[in-house]
Amino acid sequence: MTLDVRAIVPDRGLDIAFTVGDGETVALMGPNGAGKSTVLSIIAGLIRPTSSHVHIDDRNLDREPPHRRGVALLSQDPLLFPHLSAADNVAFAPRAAGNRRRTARRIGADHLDRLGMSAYASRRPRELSGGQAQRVAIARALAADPRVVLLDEPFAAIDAESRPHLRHDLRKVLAGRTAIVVTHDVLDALALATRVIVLEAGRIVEDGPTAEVLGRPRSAFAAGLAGFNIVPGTWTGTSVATAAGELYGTPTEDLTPDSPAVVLTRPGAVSVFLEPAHGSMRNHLTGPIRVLEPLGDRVRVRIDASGIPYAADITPAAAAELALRVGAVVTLSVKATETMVLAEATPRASAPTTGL
Ligand SMILES: Nc1ncnc2c1ncn2[C@@H]1O[C@H](COP(=O)(O)OP(=O)(O)OP(=O)(O)O)[C@@H](O)[C@H]1O
Repeated sequence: MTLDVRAIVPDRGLDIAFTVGDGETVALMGPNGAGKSTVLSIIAGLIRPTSSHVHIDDRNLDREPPHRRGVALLSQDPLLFPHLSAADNVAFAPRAAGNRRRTARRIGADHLDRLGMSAYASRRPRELSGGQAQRVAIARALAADPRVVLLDEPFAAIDAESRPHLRHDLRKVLAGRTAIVVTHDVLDALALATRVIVLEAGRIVEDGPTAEVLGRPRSAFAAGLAGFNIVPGTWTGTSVATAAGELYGTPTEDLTPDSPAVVLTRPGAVSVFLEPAHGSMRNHLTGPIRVLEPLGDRVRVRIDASGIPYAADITPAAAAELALRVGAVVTLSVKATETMVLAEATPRASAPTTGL
């Protein structure tokens, strides 16, 4: 399903237009108050803007009530029915859609299973952890067989340990679905979305492939958000093959050889050397310094390593001692243990963006 959205809400300062291609997952990012939740509410039909145009394929949804839109909106609060078991919560959607009780239960059980929740089917929401309840809520949203899935910070209330696993499962169940996920987390965007739209003060300021927007941000928000070194490549089974050479790191989840992956490092973990550095269990990237910029009590050293931008944050004393200057060729080095490897949502051609 292709989702086409144009909306103007003057009292919220919102004026946007974008298209999400069939089967594409887009991450919607931006500072607090930028209008992300408002955009989801417009698509779900919870807000009627002054001027709007929400289409799924050729169907105009502007006059459709929320329950007839085929849009599932999932917020950070699972909002499960407290008196129903997990199984009944999930079976509710197919039952409401007119399926017989037995069919609805079968569809529900299948979705619970995909989210790894079969063992908890008979539990009430209060007997589930936050992460488990969110899994049930995702299963319930998908059991309605929505044409478009909207997720508003789905991991915000989930503890850090449960996140990678849930993210992994969410990527699986979103595969091939048309979806928008609002998130403040770079890892969520990289794992779930092939494309990022950045909203600032109600306007779209960036729209492009995830690794490009987060790795080479143009907007101040994306630059501040990212802060990470992000290098796209292919997981070989032991390392990631990138344009800047082979990079080693710790996979955050099971990765399939030959699948797209991204290598992430905090610039604070990266050291600068004047000579090509060697050493096992470290990643080395060599190239000319493009930018030297003060950043609080640090100096950010940005190099171009075979077309890949890479940065290190070092102390002003270290920068002075190395006599760094723009144009000088240096090697940035980081321990493999300080490097994360994440599966990347399979890149595909971005849908054309309308009305920009
Ligand atoms: N119920 C409301 N009535 C009127 N204005 C609202 C309402 N909710 C939000 N707004 C305003 O609309 C603008 C966009 O808010 P919105 O909640 O969509 O932003 P957001 O990007 O989702 O922010 P956050 O990251 O904080 O959730 C803000 O200026 C906000 O103050």
